[in-house]
Amino acid sequence: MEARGSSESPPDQPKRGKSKTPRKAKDSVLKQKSPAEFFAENKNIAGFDNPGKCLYTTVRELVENSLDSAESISELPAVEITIEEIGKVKFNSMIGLVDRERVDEELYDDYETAKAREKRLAKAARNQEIQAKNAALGKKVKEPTPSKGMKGRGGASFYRVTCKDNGRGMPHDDIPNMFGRVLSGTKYGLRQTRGKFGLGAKMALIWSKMSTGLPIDISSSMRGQNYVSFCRLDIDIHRNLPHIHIHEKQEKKEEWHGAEIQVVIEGNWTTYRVRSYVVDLCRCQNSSKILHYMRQMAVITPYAQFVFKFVSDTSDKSMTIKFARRTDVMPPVPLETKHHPSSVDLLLIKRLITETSKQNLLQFLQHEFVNISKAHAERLIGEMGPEFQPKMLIKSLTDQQIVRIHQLFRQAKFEDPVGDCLSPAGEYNLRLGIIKELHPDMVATYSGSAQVFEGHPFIVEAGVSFGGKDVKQGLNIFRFANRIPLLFEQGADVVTRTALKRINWTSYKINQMQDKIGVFVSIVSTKIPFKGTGKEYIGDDITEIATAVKYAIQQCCIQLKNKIVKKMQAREQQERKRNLSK
Ligand SMILES: Nc1ncnc2c1ncn2[C@@H]1O[C@H](COP(=O)(O)OP(=O)(O)OP(=O)(O)O)[C@@H](O)[C@H]1O
Repeated sequence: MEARGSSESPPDQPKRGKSKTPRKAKDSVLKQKSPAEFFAENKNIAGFDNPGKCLYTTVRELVENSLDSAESISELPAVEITIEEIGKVKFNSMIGLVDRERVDEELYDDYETAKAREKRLAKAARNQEIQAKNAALGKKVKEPTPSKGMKGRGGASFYRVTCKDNGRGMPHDDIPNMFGRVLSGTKYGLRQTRGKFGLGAKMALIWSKMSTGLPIDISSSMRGQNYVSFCRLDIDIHRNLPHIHIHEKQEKKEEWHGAEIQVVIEGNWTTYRVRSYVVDLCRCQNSSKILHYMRQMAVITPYAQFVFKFVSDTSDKSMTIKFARRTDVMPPVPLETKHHPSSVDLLLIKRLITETSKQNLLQFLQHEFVNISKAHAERLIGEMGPEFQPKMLIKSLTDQQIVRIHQLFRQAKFEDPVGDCLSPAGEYNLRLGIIKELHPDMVATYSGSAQVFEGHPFIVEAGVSFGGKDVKQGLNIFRFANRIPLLFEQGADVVTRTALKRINWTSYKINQMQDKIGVFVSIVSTKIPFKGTGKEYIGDDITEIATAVKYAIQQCCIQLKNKIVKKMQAREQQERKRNLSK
């Protein structure tokens, strides 16, 4: 039998005469990558997809860190965000690069021939004429989209993003690792925080390194410190280590605690622009994603004050928007909780054994997990088998014995964790937000009790509104997770899918297509099951969460239905009276 594909007769041997030396596959070489390198190469998975999104995600990460920080010390947050546009000439002078005039125009991406330019200008003139006619007739005027010739490649530019807060600040010695080492942070425990991965601020730095080569500046002061820590650093991508330029204690000139972070990145404000910066923000559908985010953040965080500044290269486009604090009542600080036995895996049990300060098995079970009392722990040890004793040293457990504990944890019944470690937005805040955002005719809110998925407690709160002057017809969905507004990947999110597919709106006298419906859903948990590190949406695959979202929306709909029916009855009665009096 012919040995097909053997070394003597390779199936795809090059044809004679075409190439004398057959291509040889290179031997694969084993390489390692640092986490910083990995995220630099795959920055899209952390929400840094393109310059516009990079600017948005940078602002988002810095704002969320500021809020986490202020809330952790029960301080009413006051956050100042400034985005300063830096033109190419200014940027070049900042880095000491002499600006050079173009010589060979044809080399450039935005080069257009005289004919193409003529055609573009003629088209623009035609459009302008149509717009003017439409405006005169009172019709909607569409904003012209800049053509390639006008804006060049994607309209990207440079921006200095500064975020200043009144939070906890950071210990002087920890700052380099907090900002210069990917996957390092203080929010890894089981606590409801906006941050989780120890990645966001470092991604902003990696992007600044990739796009401008400039370092990040961090100023910080903690309560009781009589100095300001200043650190300028970038990141050694290959070693995932901070590369410190300056790290010093400076004189504290004013009473302040908090942090101020400044980073210069490439971005794109124009694709994320406001239609007009004087428009009423509540009505602006086309507003910049960043402003949209800020507005929704103000909705879900009414106890915070935000000042947002955009400083344009051309001063006429500059703006300052203040999102004033609307209440002084802050939700309680979320508490750190212990692991639920049904949520731990083998690796985690081993880590807990290594880290525990407890001596024996009984103490370990009782103190390292929620919902295991002393009596319960004794019963569990009895169930593990004869070689397990309450007093046996925890560090002496063999690998097999740890597997036995894990198996029992997965099979045994445990009470659900309670939600007292969580800090939901609260029905009051949701209602406040809906009224501010949509000015509806009717609104109903609902706050569910704590539930559990994979051993993690979560709470779903919802608000559904009906009507409103400037609300578009159909479903207007607003999603929040651990009090972060979610603006991207709407279609795949559990809230959108539930509202679109699992709610029978007509049974609540609501017309899903024609009525103006606002749906607000806020989910808080010690672990939000985000899809991806960009924290952009919650998948639809966790039954417990999908069911709770559906139930919360339904509860609002039941309340609304009563109001709608009453309103309809009142209208019918009025009509009858009017007919009788005719
Ligand atoms: N404004 C700030 N005030 C105080 N500490 C901060 C501030 N910004 C960052 N930090 C500290 O730096 C750490 C790292 O921040 P980073 O944004 O990289 O990750 P994270 O917020 O922990 O998680 P995530 O990647 O999910 O956002 C934080 O855990 C926090 O301890």
